[in-house]
Amino acid sequence: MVNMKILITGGAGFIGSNLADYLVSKGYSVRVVDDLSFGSVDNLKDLIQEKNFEFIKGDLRDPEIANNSVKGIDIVYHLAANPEVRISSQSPSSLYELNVYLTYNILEAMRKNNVKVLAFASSSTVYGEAKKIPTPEDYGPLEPISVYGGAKLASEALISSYSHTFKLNSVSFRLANVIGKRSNHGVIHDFIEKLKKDKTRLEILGDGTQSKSYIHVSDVIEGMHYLLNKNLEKNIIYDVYNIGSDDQVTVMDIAKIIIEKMGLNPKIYLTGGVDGGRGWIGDVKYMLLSIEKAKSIGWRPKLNSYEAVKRAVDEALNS
Ligand SMILES: O=c1ccn([C@@H]2O[C@H](COP(=O)(O)OP(=O)(O)O[C@H]3O[C@H](CO)[C@H](O)[C@H](O)[C@H]3O)[C@@H](O)[C@H]2O)c(=O)[nH]1
Repeated sequence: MVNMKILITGGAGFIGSNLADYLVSKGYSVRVVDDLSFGSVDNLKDLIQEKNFEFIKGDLRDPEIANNSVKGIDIVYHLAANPEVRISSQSPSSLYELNVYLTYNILEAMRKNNVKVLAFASSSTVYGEAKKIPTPEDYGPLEPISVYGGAKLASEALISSYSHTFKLNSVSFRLANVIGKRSNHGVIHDFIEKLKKDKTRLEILGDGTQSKSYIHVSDVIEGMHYLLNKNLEKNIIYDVYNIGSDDQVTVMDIAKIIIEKMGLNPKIYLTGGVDGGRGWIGDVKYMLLSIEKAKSIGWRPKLNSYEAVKRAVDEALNS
């Protein structure tokens, strides 16, 4: 397996660059394609000299870039996307272009170049406000409440259909809130930046009770790699796994952890948010994924949500 050549779309981003480090350290040849709109070459600085590593700067909305990126590749990890749920009500077109159309371009390039294996970074947001908690992979009907979640679900549908039609082996990974080294967005990043600007106050969007499952990026990349390989051993055409942890933390808990680690004593302001205390339109207030399916195959996260948040806060403060 190690002589396989792997493409990571969005590989200069937060999850992608951590995955690139991991796969290169395991001896794989890795190619990254990224337009650097959300990612950064700085995230690849440990890899750029490696002979098994290659970086292409390019926008995958261009079919020619997609085509050149997949040439000679055995496995594609498709992570390139706009990661912001919160822009759903302002920029649906960006989410369509970057999170749906771009997936189509990758699938077309794979079909034309006979590339047969795809792992996709999908999201917990495909479930919308699930009535079953913890939410298993076979929960339905799927009713996303953000355009971001809708776009991820549309990509999953394209991947399933291409996999069956053109005989690919693919897996969609529905990720809980991923945090850790190199994350440049999301609640931890936002709170730390706000407190660096003004130590005396912290504004929390929403009512602070938003409760979600958080997972450290190191657990995510190990999980995706492990589960994809298990599925390949069984030649499964298309499959879906949740990747998360077994507990949840609230936004208020996260604020308290950050405040304590920064040694501050700010006044906390709750904006109240929108639509019953959400941070923004389409913010799912309560999310916990069932990870029993992945556990039954032999994967489980090393860190729970609390441990992951604490580690991610340390990493952000020391970066
Ligand atoms: O200043 C802030 C920023 C965030 N929040 C709250 O913190 C929670 C988490 O927000 P993030 O922006 O960290 O993350 P999201 O839940 O919106 O989305 C994240 O997790 C999803 C999967 O669960 C997707 O994969 C997505 O790409 C990823 O950013 C939300 O409830 C939000 O309301 C605040 O209260 N104040």
